[in-house]
Amino acid sequence: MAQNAAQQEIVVDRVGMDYGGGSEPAIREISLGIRKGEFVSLLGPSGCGKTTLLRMMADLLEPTSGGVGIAGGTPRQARLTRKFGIVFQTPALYEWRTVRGNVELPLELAGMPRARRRERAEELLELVGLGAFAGKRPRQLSGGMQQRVSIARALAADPQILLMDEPFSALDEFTRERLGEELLGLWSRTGCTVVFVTHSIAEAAFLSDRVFVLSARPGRLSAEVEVGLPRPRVGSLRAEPEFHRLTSSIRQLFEEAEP
Ligand SMILES: Nc1ncnc2c1ncn2[C@@H]1O[C@H](COP(=O)(O)OP(=O)(O)OP(=O)(O)O)[C@@H](O)[C@H]1O
Repeated sequence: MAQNAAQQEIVVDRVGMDYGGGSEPAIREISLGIRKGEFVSLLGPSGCGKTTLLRMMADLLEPTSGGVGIAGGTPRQARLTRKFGIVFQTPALYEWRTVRGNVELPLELAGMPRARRRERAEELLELVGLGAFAGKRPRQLSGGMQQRVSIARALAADPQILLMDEPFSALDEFTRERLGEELLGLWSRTGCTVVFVTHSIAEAAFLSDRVFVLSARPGRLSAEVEVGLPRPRVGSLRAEPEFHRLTSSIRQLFEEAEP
């Protein structure tokens, strides 16, 4: 790999994943490195292995070949030491707990005393703009608000890495764009490394420092795009010619990668 391994927060080294059953492997020989504090997207069409790759980083799945290093250790070590938080496509909140109780849960499991975890949960809910909803039940919130709760929960243990699997794909476009902008604010305040899975070219371009473009069947890394757009990024950027140039060039990469 070109960059010094010591600067890398996440290293994916010749990773392959074969789920068996005689079909093509889901992923073949993917290698990539993600720097500390970077915001990267894994972008590709449905079925190209984005979730598979993210699950390997999160210690939810073992590659059948190659290896993944995260925060200087294995995914297992990173999980046990709470180096990363994870946000899924659907919020997966517990209905029997209040919004605050959901955010507190990982802190409770980590043994944090009640008063401190309550204070931390409220601070996080303020950070995602939901301070006034702490005592509500998840179902009393809109889909976008619920996803903000799951982001607050993922940030509860102050992870240095945030793994996000299509976190906004179930939301309407307007909410999705607004949450993207909020996420950038959170990212710049926390300084964490973000790995964001999406199949939206515009979303990947708007949010990321770098976009890893994956192609389908079997999933391979087909391109790596450095996003040079200035930060902070605000909604009006989406109307700028430079943004359109970037999304068109990413789209072209997909067309070139078509078998
Ligand atoms: N548990 C499993 N058993 C067998 N095959 C699987 C399993 N999980 C995923 N696959 C297959 O592996 C490939 C990659 O799946 P994956 O979910 O990682 O893709 P993805 O890019 O995240 O797709 P999407 O955008 O639709 O979520 C697909 O062909 C999928 O059918």
